[in-house]
Amino acid sequence: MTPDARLQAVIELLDQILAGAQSNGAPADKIVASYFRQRRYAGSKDRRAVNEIVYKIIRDFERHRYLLEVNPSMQVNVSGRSLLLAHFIISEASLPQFDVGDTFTPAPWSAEETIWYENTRELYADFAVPEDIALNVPEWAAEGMHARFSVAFANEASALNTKAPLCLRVNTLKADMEDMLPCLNKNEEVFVKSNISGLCISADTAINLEGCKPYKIGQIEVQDEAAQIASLLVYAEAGHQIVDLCAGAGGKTLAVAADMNNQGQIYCFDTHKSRLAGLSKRAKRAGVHCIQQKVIPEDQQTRQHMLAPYTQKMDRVILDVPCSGTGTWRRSPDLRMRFDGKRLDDILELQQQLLREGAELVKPGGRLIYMTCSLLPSENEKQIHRFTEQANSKFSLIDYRDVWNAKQHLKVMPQTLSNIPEALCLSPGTHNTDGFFVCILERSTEK
Ligand SMILES: C[S@@+](CC[C@H](N)C(=O)[O-])C[C@H]1O[C@@H](n2cnc3c(N)ncnc32)[C@H](O)[C@@H]1O
Repeated sequence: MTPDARLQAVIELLDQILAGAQSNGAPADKIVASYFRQRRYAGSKDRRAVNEIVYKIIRDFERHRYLLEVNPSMQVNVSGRSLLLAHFIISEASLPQFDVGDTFTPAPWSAEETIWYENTRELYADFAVPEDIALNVPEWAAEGMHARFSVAFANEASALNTKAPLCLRVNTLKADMEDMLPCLNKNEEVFVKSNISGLCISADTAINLEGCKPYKIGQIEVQDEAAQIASLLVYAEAGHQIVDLCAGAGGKTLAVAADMNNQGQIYCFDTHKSRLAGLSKRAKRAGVHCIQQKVIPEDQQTRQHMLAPYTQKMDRVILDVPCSGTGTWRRSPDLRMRFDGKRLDDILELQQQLLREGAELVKPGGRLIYMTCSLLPSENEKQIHRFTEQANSKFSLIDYRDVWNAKQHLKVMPQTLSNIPEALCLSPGTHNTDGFFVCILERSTEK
């Protein structure tokens, strides 16, 4: 690809990613993969060069968008071309002139675009970008992020703008850490053991997992370390009866199934059939055969009917609820563009509904494990306070530190960032995991 053709690819990809974000369509990584699958002529250097600019812009989207709005006399719409213009200003690059003779070249910059670039570049040189925007924290998340991190806000927000490591979980149904590490490091010392979860192996660079034998035969799973820790904190035991009410493609289910050595039963529910289909495929590869799955609709009456057989019978209920995903911005930087802050209120209501629903299924002495990959107090601590107030002391908090000390595979204990000392809150800046919140609630044995 010529340099101009690469820039045309950047423009097209940004337009597709913006459209995907607005229509709740495919996420950025899927769009990029599909784009290059259809353009086999693009070599690995081309892909790398294009991706570098695309992800630079997405990871710094708030600043780019701000720039497009900051010039009051010349506001421009957010598009692939306008974002690229903003990128040239931010990176202090001059405006490239395209070779008009080439089919894959972007259309020449219009007079308006050129004037906007010149004018805004001068303006940009003289002003300070507000901190939240410079750190790429969207307006809807800013208050919650400041509340979470206080004086550490800038450090933590910066950490959310970095690239996450590749994290693998050793599937104890098929392998153990001692064999797996040398096997993965056969050709090169790429992987290291974590000192938090004893099942986590990580690498700073991505590898092609489709060509990796331990992955193909289910000895390892891709899973962030925070999610691995949350699964271990479920404290599942062989023989347990468990409901995973928002099982999705089964990240937690598979980890918990391995922890209970395939003995017992996990009943997996989700509103999305396609996500549960992903779980079936993964369970087969991982050698997990203690699960049953059912699509559950959103309407209350059908839900009540479907969940009735489990009422107060479950040893554990896992609530990995839908959330804003603010803790996963390292892995999915486009989530900031995709999540519309206006949805937050609906999500908060849904989380509370799932808490009430899940609680009904827990047997006396059993546990409800509430978790999110969000860092916002409104989705975490506030939900727990609201739930426990309504639960009339039927549920009490179990300290994650007590579970940690009793649990095999959990090593150096992390300090929580939560102001509920019994709940665990992890972040990329402090723990180098995804941002994650886990709270364990136990049903009283008294009637
Ligand atoms: C955070 S994801 C779960 C991830 C999954 N547990 C894992 O570890 O891979 C939340 C899931 O909740 C599902 N969901 C949304 N609303 C739901 C509802 N009312 N009942 C059950 N599942 C729901 C979504 O489809 C999504 O798969």
